Amino acid sequence: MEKAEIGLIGLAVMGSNLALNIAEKGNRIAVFNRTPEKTDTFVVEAGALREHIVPTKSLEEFVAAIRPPRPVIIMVKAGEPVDELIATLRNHLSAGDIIIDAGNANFRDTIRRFEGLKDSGLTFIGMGVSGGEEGARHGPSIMVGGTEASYKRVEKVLTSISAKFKGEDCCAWLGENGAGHFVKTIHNGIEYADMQMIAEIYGILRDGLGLSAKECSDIFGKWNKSRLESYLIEISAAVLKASDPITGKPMVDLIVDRAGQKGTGKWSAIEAQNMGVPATAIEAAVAARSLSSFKIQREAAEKILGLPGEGAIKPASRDAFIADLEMALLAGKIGAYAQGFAVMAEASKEFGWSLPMPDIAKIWRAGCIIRSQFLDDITSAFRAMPDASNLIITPAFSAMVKETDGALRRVVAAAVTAGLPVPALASALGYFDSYRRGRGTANLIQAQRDFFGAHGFDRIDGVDKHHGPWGSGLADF
Ligand SMILES: NC(=O)C1=CN([C@@H]2O[C@H](COP(=O)(O)OP(=O)(O)OC[C@H]3O[C@@H](n4cnc5c(N)ncnc54)[C@H](OP(=O)(O)O)[C@@H]3O)[C@@H](O)[C@H]2O)C=CC1
Ligand SMILES: O=C(CO)[C@H](O)[C@H](O)COP(=O)(O)O
Repeated sequence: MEKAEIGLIGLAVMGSNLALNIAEKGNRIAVFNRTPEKTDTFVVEAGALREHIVPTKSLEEFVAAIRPPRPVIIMVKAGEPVDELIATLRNHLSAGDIIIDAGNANFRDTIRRFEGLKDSGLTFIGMGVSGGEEGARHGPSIMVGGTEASYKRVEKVLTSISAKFKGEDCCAWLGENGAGHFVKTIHNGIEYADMQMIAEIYGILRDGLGLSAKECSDIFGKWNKSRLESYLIEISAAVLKASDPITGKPMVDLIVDRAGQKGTGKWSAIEAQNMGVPATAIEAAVAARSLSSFKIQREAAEKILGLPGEGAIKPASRDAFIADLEMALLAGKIGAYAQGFAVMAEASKEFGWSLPMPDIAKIWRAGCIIRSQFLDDITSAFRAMPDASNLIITPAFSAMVKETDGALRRVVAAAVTAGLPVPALASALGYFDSYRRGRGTANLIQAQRDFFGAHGFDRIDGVDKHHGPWGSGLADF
């Protein structure tokens, strides 16, 4: 039988769709899944693409079905299953073969796996894939980390299956070892912030203005034709419009307000904190998901404390306020993306990756969950000012901040007065306000630290005296 050009292990949502995408582009692919019945189902559902697929029922059969040197994509549950699979594959693969982990791995695990395989003759690629089920099937955004030489060997097949934006591939090699998975992690961190801010605006529309799900859907649908045009706004409009087939009620009104999370948002926040780079909108979004899971505590607290603030928002002009909401969401989005890119810039230095910022924005323009027209603007902004210390000081984005931050301020103020939680939007505003203020208030923190711990401080006049005249200090109080 003719050998396959590539292999894929893990035929759940992502793996099966990626395998069909690979097959559809004319590549012969061998597939394997731990539970063999799923392989049978997959082959039946593959329809006409079956002729490009080689189903296998053991790892021996799988490896033998691929032409050496073998590229093997693993798309299984992230974490221990990946380590177990690599350990088993080592016994079956030969020198020159490439293991490509395409799941949502923690980039620190990817670096460890990359190092662990260094002397084995095998090559390891950590590859971030975004776009969910539909993206995997018809064109995901692909973020590759590993040696550039190993990428060259799989570039053709990866670019053939990736999404396209105005004819350009949404697939790129981003750097050594964990670079691809790091960038995918930050993609997801931004995704969390984007989703949280949309949910906060939905909360203002629903609870502040008393709009129905259908009315909210119409507003998001309209915004999807403006500068907010994006996949996440589009699906928000779609889900707000859908009715439950059982009750006929808006589907969204019947869903428990408890958000799941698998780890990538949290890892983004942890890595940002580790490097001392503020990613407040991402952190707020992760915390908001965690708080959402305290459903029982929240219901009990509402009974004890009651709902805060004025409840309803009664703007002088409803249309003007909704226009403010649109601009506030754009401003918040700028804050979240600026933070995500700042985290990647610092990680690039810390891990020696040389992450290409314009290229990252470029491969996120289509295929992935945060895809949007907005990312094309980011690509242009970084191309025009490659050494920008922050997205918001580039000419295009500083103009956008000045244009939109007034609306963000009015919206946050209205939400706070009404007692509606807007942690991510408020954190983006706080970020802008802190980042643009040359003289902040950390002088007092430095004085406090020196008072209680003799930590010292720098003086603005450069005088060489680095401790305050605190003495015994508290006598007069
Ligand atoms: N779902 C999504 O939208 C996205 C997911 N991802 C990432 O892609 C990867 C795959 O995701 P998804 O398709 O949702 O599937 P899951 O994360 O639900 O993983 C299920 C797959 O992993 C296999 N598996 C689990 N444990 C083992 C093991 N110990 N050894 C071998 N195989 C094992 C399962 O095999 P079996 O059938 O035998 O149980 C099945 O094929 C994950 O890392 C995920 O985070 C990335 C982007 C988007
Ligand atoms: O990677 C993805 C999208 O880009 C996956 O859908 C991931 O599961 C999203 O993260 P979470 O489940 O934590 O919301």
